Order: sequence, then structure tokens, then C-alpha cells
Amino acid sequence: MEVGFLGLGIMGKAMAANLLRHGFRVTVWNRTLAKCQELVALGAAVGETPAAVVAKCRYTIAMLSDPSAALSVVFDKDGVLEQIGEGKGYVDMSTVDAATSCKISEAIKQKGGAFVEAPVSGSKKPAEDGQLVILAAGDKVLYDDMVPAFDVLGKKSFFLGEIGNGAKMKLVVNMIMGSMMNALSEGLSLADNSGLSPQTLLDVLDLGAIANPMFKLKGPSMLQGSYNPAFPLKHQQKDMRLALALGDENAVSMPVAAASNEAFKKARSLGLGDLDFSAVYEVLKGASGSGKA
Ligand SMILES: NC(=O)C1=CN([C@@H]2O[C@H](COP(=O)(O)OP(=O)(O)OC[C@H]3O[C@@H](n4cnc5c(N)ncnc54)[C@H](OP(=O)(O)O)[C@@H]3O)[C@@H](O)[C@H]2O)C=CC1
Ligand SMILES: O=CCCC(=O)O
Repeated sequence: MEVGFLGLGIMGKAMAANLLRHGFRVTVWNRTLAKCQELVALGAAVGETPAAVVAKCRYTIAMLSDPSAALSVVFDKDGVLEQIGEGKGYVDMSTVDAATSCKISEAIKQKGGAFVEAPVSGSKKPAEDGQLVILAAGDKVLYDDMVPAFDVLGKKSFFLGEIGNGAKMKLVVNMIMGSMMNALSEGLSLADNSGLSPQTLLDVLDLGAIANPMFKLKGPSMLQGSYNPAFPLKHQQKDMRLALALGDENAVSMPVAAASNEAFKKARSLGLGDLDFSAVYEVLKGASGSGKA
């Protein structure tokens, strides 16, 4: 199967490499074109523009940073829309809001093409290992055509119906994840500042009802102050912001998510946006007193 792949950041690079490893023919494009070379070394071809990739490939996948990037790659000059049409499919796996997805879907359908949104749960390592969870919605025929690729990229795919449902599900999941990361950070800080060992707290958490892979993976590196980015904090804050907007639209009160968003915003303002999202711990550590009053 031949696919185009637009966006070779942390996730896109791992996903495109995985497709190549499994025998897919892949034509890649990235805004910073030099980043394509690593994939060329693995057997990829390069398209000079998103339009060139879509012209060449029946199916094109995108994995881009945010709504503005997702829209730019479709609607701007040399974008996807210039070459999409009858018989071609576009699959956007970026995390965006439902309105962005709907706008892209409408434009592609108007040109005769098919569109699926398919954001993913799972980070850099699951992307490398083909263990993502795919949250797809939109054109069911295109979804079915993409199953061989989804089977390589993920351990499970959900088809959630109409466009927007994939985006919304992804935002709900990441809203929960961001709030959990804040709770863990506050807990580590509270343990530390009240004379307990944060490492012992991690050991206790891991044996009880709230044990989870995220605490287990991120906890030890947080205690070392090591935030090599798997999921950049700026993207987590974007997801909190979009999830809160979804809450606004639906009159859902989300005070926990709102407080967590403030912590991620603060972290961004301190220049931590390109670090892993667990770097929010630095903000919550900083917020605690240096001792008892
Ligand atoms: N990292 C993770 O753990 C996960 C991330 N996600 C989501 O996947 C998406 C990608 O994440 P990730 O790979 O981590 O992000 P990165 O920041 O590593 O990569 C972002 C990609 O988007 C491209 N890009 C940014 N702005 C534009 C633009 N205006 N026009 C064209 N291309 C642009 C970048 O190009 P360039 O190289 O030129 O900067 C790069 O290829 C995001 O939506 C994120 O929320 C989902 C699940 C997990
Ligand atoms: O959007 C990023 C999600 C990261 C994860 O699921 O571990």
C-alpha cells in the first residue's frame, strides 16, 4: 500500500518509520524539509509540497501540531486541497478541535475526496512500537481502506461515527490525562514538603487502585527533573484549552481541568513549552512554600 505522510515531528516521524518497516511505500513531506532525510534513509520518497504528496498518493496521512497547522497544510498554497479529489483519501491524525476537523472535511468532500479524522492516544514509544489507540471518525469507506495502516500504527482502532467525534474523544482523554498529571505533581510536591519520600509515594501509588502506566513512566523522571519531550507541554496545554472550549460549548463545568490548564499556561510562560508535559511539576513545585509558616 502506498501512503503520503505530512508532518514528521515526534509522532509523525515514528509513525512514518513504522509504516516503512512494515512494507508500506511512503512519500513524506515536512514543513522543515531537512527532517525528511531520516525517513529517506529508511526508504521513503519525498514530496516537495503537501499538494505534490497528494498528487502522488491515493491516501495521505497528516500528523501536525495544532489546528492552525492542520488548516494551513490543507488550505494554503501548495496545500492538500489543490490535488485532493475523486478516489483520494485524506486522514488527519493530529489533535485538533471538532470545528477544525469539520472545516477540513467539508472542503475535501466538496472537491470529491474522502476524509477521516483519526487522532491517537499514546505517545512517542507507542508510536514507535505500533501501539497507539486510534480514535477515528468520518468516511467509513476510507476508514475501512485505512485499516491495514491503522493495524500497523495502533493496537486498537475505534470508529466513532460522524466527523468531530474522534476529535472530541481525544480532547476528553487528554483533558483527563492533563488533570492527572497535575494531581501527581501536587502529590509529589506535598509528599516532599511534608517530610515524606516522593519515591516512596510513587511505590505506594503503583501498588494501589490508582496505579497507572503514566505515573509509573513519568514519576521517576520527574523526580530527577528530566523532561525529555515525548509529549510536548505546549501541545498538552493546547489540548486543555480545546477541551475547555468544548466544555464551554456544552455548558459543562470543569474546574479541575481549568486549574490544570492554568498550571500548563504558567509552565509555558516560564519557557517550558518544548519540554515534556510532566515539566508542569516544576510549576507546582515552585508554587509550594519552602517550609511551614
Ligand atoms: N507527542 C505525543 O506524545 C503526542 C502528540 N499528539 C498530537 O500529535 C500532533 C503532533 O505531535 P508531535 O509530533 O508531538 O508534535 P511536534 O511538535 O514534534 O511536531 C509538529 C509537526 O507539525 C509541523 N508543523 C507545525 N506547524 C506547522 C505549520 N504551520 N505548517 C506545517 N507544518 C507545521 C512541524 O513541522 P516542523 O518540523 O517544520 O516544525 C512538525 O512536523 C499534535 O497535534 C499532538 O497534540 C497525539 C498523541 C501523542
Ligand atoms: O496526546 C498525547 C497523548 C499522550 C499519551 O496518550 O500518552
